Amino acid sequence: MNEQISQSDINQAGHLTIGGCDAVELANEFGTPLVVYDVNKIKSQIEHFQEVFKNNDVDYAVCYASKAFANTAMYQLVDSMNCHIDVVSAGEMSMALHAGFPASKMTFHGNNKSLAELQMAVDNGIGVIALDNFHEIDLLEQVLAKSNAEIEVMLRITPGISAHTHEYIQTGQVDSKFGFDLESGEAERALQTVLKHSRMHLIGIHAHIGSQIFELNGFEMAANKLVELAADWKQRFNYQAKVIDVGGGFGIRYTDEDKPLKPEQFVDTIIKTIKQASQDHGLDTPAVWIEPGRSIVGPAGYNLYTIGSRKDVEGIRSYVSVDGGMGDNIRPALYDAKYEAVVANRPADEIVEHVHIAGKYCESGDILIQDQPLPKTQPGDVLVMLDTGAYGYAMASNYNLNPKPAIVFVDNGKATLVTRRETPADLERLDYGLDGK
Ligand SMILES: Cc1ncc(COP(=O)(O)O)c(C=O)c1O
Ligand SMILES: N[C@@H](CCCC[NH3+])C(=O)O
Repeated sequence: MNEQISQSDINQAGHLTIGGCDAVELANEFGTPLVVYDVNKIKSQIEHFQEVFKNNDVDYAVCYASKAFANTAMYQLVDSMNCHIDVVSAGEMSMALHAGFPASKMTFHGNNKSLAELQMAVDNGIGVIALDNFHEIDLLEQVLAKSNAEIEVMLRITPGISAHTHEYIQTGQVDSKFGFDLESGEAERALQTVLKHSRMHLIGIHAHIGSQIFELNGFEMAANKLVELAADWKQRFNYQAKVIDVGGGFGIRYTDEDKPLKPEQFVDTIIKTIKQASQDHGLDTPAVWIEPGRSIVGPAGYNLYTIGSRKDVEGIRSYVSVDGGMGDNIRPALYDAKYEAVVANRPADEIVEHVHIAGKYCESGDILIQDQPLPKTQPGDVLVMLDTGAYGYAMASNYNLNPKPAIVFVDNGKATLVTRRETPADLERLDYGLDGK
């Protein structure tokens, strides 16, 4: 049996349960492909982060990076847990506002925020803008002057740390599209520029070194660099950073090859590093902000599919196809990301073969899992892919005009449809046809 599943996850019918709900019944009731989140797992990870801050007696904010997974229910859930959020587009800002999430607890990120997005942020009283480049500082100044408004900002620094992760998800190294470079003096120029703008109130410094990181030392280096920078800026410019934001990036287990620390262990080390370094430099300990995305929603998410056709390529391999694929989870095709799966209606059956789990999209590269150990399966079985909660639905597309799946939140045996399945009519709603409007 898959090591992520225990006997207590299997009910009397012999089916896998998710958050106390029978996975086969979820598939029958809501259809497949289906995205399921276990609400308790989301809540408990947030609580673990919050506890570690309280134990270290430091001011803090847990800002959920909503790019990892956003819908109205998720924004409401993280609001009920007293989180802040990180938003990166007008779309995320708008949905969060629509969900009733307080604007004051949003941080707006991005390397190319538009004038319209900045105007929207100012009009809605977004809490903090994470400034990324000089062009954006100019745009924001225009917006603030026109609206006669003021806003809190942070400076996003590129600390020159190359974290061990997939090249596409590294962000803190010098050669990155994000943030003000530290070594070249760009960050210092940004500080001087922002300090001259009386409508911008600089609350602190931010760095995000990448995603799906397993080693502590990258975070320690980043935390130390940010405090050193704060101390330097205090001494030379009499600027006191109130917040140090170390971003997110805490790695999670997808397969048994991954052996991450608990996400809160990363945070414990970060806090202790910041406290110690602040003391060493004679600074007051700043508030510590984190922006976890993957570690909050990844392990809480499950993609459910129905098994359909099978192709046996004699002497080479077998392909077992499911009714979703790269449209609802692009990560295997994009990053060569690895996942594990179990068959919901026979989770404890003996493993008899290793097969490729193929999606239904018109691409040879649409393989969700390579060499997945499986029991004997048949069409109609329900396959559950584990740990799909981060950057799965969030990166979904309508390739091949396949509608996006429905999303269900399960909570102690209760299943709630929180996002309905797209329909072909949804896909046609933007089109005017050849005659135009
Ligand atoms: C600025 C920023 N904060 C937070 C995150 C969330 O990262 P993760 O989902 O790895 O925790 C990202 C994405 O990598 C990011 O770019
Ligand atoms: N989308 C990526 C991570 C990028 C994180 C956002 N900056 C993933 O699936 O792993």
